[in-house]
Amino acid sequence: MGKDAIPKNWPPTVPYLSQPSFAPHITKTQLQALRVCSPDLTASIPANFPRGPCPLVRIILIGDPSHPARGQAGLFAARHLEPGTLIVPYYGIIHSSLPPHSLDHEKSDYDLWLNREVNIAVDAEKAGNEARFVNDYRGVRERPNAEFKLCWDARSGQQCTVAVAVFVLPSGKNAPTKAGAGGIAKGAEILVSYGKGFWSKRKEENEASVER
Ligand SMILES: C[S@@+](CC[C@H](N)C(=O)[O-])C[C@H]1O[C@@H](n2cnc3c(N)ncnc32)[C@H](O)[C@@H]1O
Repeated sequence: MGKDAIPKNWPPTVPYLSQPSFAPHITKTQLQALRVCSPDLTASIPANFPRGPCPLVRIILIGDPSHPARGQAGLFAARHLEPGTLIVPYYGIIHSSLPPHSLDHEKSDYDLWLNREVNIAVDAEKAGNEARFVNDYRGVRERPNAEFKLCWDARSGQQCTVAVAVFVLPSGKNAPTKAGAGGIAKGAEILVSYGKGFWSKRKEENEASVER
């Protein structure tokens, strides 16, 4: 698929990105910080990794009544994904996450930290790619089967965030069937942990809206 193609089930109102986009307020210092390949980046996107729709995943609308995100979409494996597979980079708008810009930017559900030292996050709410559809594992399966990792993107020479398949222990219907099998089975939903902080903040917001 060419880099201008759009994945199936992509929402028509959200621009699809095949690389990160930068908010105009990003400073030179922040851009320079992103161009440092620091030793704590434990994954990397190789120079030949294709841009555009990712053949490893499918965006699927969730109809299962027992799924806590029913009626929304999720990201599913289009083929078996071995543990350690770099699944899909997380693209969105790279922005300053703390003051002075936080005044005009509410942190959204699609916001991931990119570099805490210089307060940069990537937000896929208004524009992004398939990775914005990764749901949290809570209420779906026992544990996550993927994680977001900071990485080095050799194509652009800057830091990026990627979804990576993690080793999955046997559990439920996605249990590996063969010795040595693991990763994410074809057709299974790709699920990460958003962290307890995400859900406690969500609970507080819900309680506040009930009190109003
Ligand atoms: C980054 S989006 C994930 C994609 C989202 N399902 C969609 O269709 O746009 C995060 C939102 O997905 C929903 N979500 C993700 N994981 C969930 C879970 N385990 N239980 C309930 N809702 C979930 C919540 O509404 C959350 O605010």
